[in-house]
Formats: sequence, structure tokens, C-alpha cells
Amino acid sequence: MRFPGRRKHKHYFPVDKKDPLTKKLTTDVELKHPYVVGMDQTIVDIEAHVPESLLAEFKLTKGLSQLVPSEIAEALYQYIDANNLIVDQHAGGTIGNTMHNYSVLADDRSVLYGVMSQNIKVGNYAYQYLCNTSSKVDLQHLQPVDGAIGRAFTLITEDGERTFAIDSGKMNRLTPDFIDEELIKNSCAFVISAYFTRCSGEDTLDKAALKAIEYANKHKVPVVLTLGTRFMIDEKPQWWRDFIKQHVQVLAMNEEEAEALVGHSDPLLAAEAALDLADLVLCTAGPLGLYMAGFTDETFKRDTRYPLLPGSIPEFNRYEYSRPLLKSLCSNPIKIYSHIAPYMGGPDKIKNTNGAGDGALAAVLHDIASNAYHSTNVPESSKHTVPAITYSSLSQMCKYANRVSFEVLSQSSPRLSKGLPEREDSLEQAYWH
Ligand SMILES: Nc1ncnc2c1ncn2[C@@H]1O[C@H](COP(=O)(O)OP(=O)(O)O)[C@@H](O)[C@H]1O
Ligand SMILES: Nc1nc2c(ncn2[C@@H]2O[C@H](COP(=O)(O)O)[C@@H](O)[C@H]2O)c(=O)[nH]1
Repeated sequence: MRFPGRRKHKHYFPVDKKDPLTKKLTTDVELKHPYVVGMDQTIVDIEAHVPESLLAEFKLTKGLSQLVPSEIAEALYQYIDANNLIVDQHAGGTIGNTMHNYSVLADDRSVLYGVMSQNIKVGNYAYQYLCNTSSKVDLQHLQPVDGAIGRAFTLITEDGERTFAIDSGKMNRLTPDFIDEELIKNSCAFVISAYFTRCSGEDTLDKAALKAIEYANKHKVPVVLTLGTRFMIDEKPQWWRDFIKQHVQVLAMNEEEAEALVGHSDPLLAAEAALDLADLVLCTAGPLGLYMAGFTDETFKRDTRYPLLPGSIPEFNRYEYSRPLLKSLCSNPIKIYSHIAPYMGGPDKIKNTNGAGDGALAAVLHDIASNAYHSTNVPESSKHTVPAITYSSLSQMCKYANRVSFEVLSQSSPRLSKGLPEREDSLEQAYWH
């Protein structure tokens, strides 16, 4: 496990168990590695740069992810192929991306639940998916299906906005009997997107997801939900509020999804309202950067050393140096918030914003897993007198999440091709120095 950024040495690994002469860990110290489990629709992104008129022609709403019947998908494919509009094809899926990015950042194992075509040919979509996924993502738990995985036509318009037209294939056929209770029980987080509810006919992914969530809740493994796309939440906001309140501890969303969920267009107010539903909230807000909100106990709160910020909640960042806890573990819970503007103002040119939010979530997961790693291997550390969900403070996580989003935007692709540097070239600008 690579740690999220530079950290104080006193918290590093069992220094007291090192050989005093060689300064190496003695051989009988075997560090235990936590893993996160994600569940997703297995999807390949077919990225094409298109004029806005194409969206209207295919009745697609800009900025959203929408299912299309297979004959429309085929017509769309023929059109973008014939007009040479396809710029790339790569593995996608919101949780597939998140698991990949997590494994790249942490340099450690994650497990992906989903389906995979049982007949794979060199070059087909299933093959591309496997080739584009980090070797640290454990794909042994993909269920074989007779048919194609999903395709996401990722249509990038001139303003860099991405619109998805999804051709489902067999991506929703993961069955509940395939879910291993022990695998979920021993994980440090279970991660899912709201897309699991987009099932119909013979689809079983929704039932598989509910089974996995039931196991996670039973064994007190944090459930991390990302909201996917706005109009799914618009369709039944009360259902989602109830679902989150009952099953979810960590909630990730962008400002549009947040508005659909809790009715506030201001991301800070939306994050605050979402604390009625979940324990820890990440709300990304495009060019405005991102917000995090959570709980800490009155006894553990830590004042920020940054200037106090105005906003819809005045001086909202006062306790951003605190590490977040589950609300149920606080005797006197107080709400804590943090915000960060885009890293270095954002890349000079953003060709597309595909996957920026997934990148931020992967960073938060990395921090959660680092905490599990450290507390399992160094339980006596002073760090763990506070039963926090994360290794870092809210402020530090915002920096890290934001930095990862910047990397995704800079490389114009949702899956990181490499981890972040241990140290940034410019230490002045390095957030974690
Ligand atoms: N136009 C932009 N300029 C600068 N940074 C951006 C821009 N769009 C996104 N980002 C960065 O990427 C993060 C996630 O982006 P966002 O668009 O909110 O996520 P999503 O992909 O889920 O909609 C933001 O918090 C910000 O750090
Ligand atoms: N599992 C699903 N993933 C989907 C769907 N529609 C789009 N996507 C994936 O989202 C990422 C980009 O995410 P964002 O951060 O830009 O929102 C992309 O790689 C798509 O594959 C879906 O219906 N299900």
C-alpha cells in the first residue's frame, strides 16, 4: 500500500518492530493489506467528438448518461464510425474506473464484481476492457455471461462536456448467488454507483447489489455510493434519500446530482443536507472545485490553520483539520466541512471532463483504505485513539481528491495511466507537503 502523499514519520509503519541495526522490518512482520470491493456494469467507453446537432438527432440529453435501445446504439455506432469521429475506445464504467484508479494510486488490490463475456476474442470489447484494467484490480470475481459487455458511447461536444448513450448488452446480468459474503465481510469498503438500479427484464444486477449491500451492512463494512447521473436521482429522490439513510455511509456526487437529491443548488448547502443521510459526503462542483462534509466529535475537533471562509455556512471550514467519524461513534457530533478550488486553477485546456468525479472518489477510497491498513498493522498508534473513517483530515482529503481529478482532466481519460508523484516538482504547489 502506497500512502496518500507525504506523512509524518511518527505514524509510519511498525518502526518499533524494525531491526535496530539494519533498520529493516524483521521478517516475521507481515503487513496485512486491506482491499476494497466494487460492483459495476462492465462497460467499454467509445469516445467520439461530435457536433451538438448529433445529440438532438439521436434524442440524447446533453451531459447525462442514458440507456438507448440496441438498434439506436448500432445506428449511432455506424454514424460515428463512418464519419471518423471515434477518437478512442477504452475500459469505462464509473466503478470500474474508480477501482482501477484506486489500485493505481494505492498500488494495491481492489476487487471488481460484474460480468465478463465468456467468449473473448483479441480486439473485442471484453478484450479491450481486460487490457485496460490495472493488474492490481482482481477480476477473478467477474461472472461469465454469454454475450457482449456494455458500450458507453461517450460523446464529447465542443465545450468538453460528455454525454453517454449506453448500449447495455449483458452488463446487468450479475446474479445474487455469485456474491461471496466472506469477500465483502473482509473488505474495508464496498463501492457501488446508483446505476445498479437501471435494470429491466431479465436483469439481475439490482438484486446482486442489494445482496452485497446487505452483507456490507451486516458486517459494518462502509458502503460507498456514487450517484452516477442526475436524472436517475430526479426520477425518485425520496427513494434515494431513504436508501442512503438506511444503507450508505459515504456518499459521492456532483453538484447536479446533489441538487436532485436534496434540493440545494449550492454545493455546500447540499453537502450539509446530505449529512442527514450519510456520514461522509464528497460533492464535486466542476470549475468550483469540490467540497467534503462529515462529522467529528466535539473532543476530537481540530481548528484549521487556513483563513476562515465565508459562504452559505459562514466560516464553514473552521474544523477542516479534523478527521471524520461515523456519526454513531460521536458522543457530541459536530459537522465539519472543507472546500478546495481546482488544483492550479485546472489544466490549461480541458478536452473532456470524463471521469473527473470518479478520480476524486478513488482518492477518498485510498485514504479510507490507508486508515484500515494502518490501524490493522499498527493498532497501538496514537492515530487510532480517534476511531476515524479516514487516515487524513477533511482538508487533506480535499487536496488529494482535487489533485487526482486534475490528473484525470490533464490526461483526458478517466483511467489514470500512472500514480501520482511521491513529491511534486514544485514543492510550493504540492498540497501534501
Ligand atoms: N472546468 C473545470 N476546471 C477546473 N477543474 C475542473 C473542471 N471540471 C472539473 N474539475 C475538477 O474535477 C473535479 C470533478 O469534476 P466534476 O465535473 O464535478 O465531476 P463529475 O465528473 O462527477 O461531474 C472538480 O472537483 C474539479 O477539481
Ligand atoms: N456503470 C455505469 N457507468 C457509466 C454509465 N454511464 C456512464 N458511465 C461511466 O461513467 C464514466 C465517467 O464518469 P463521470 O465521472 O464523467 O460521470 C465513464 O467511463 C462511463 O463509462 C452507466 O450507465 N453505468
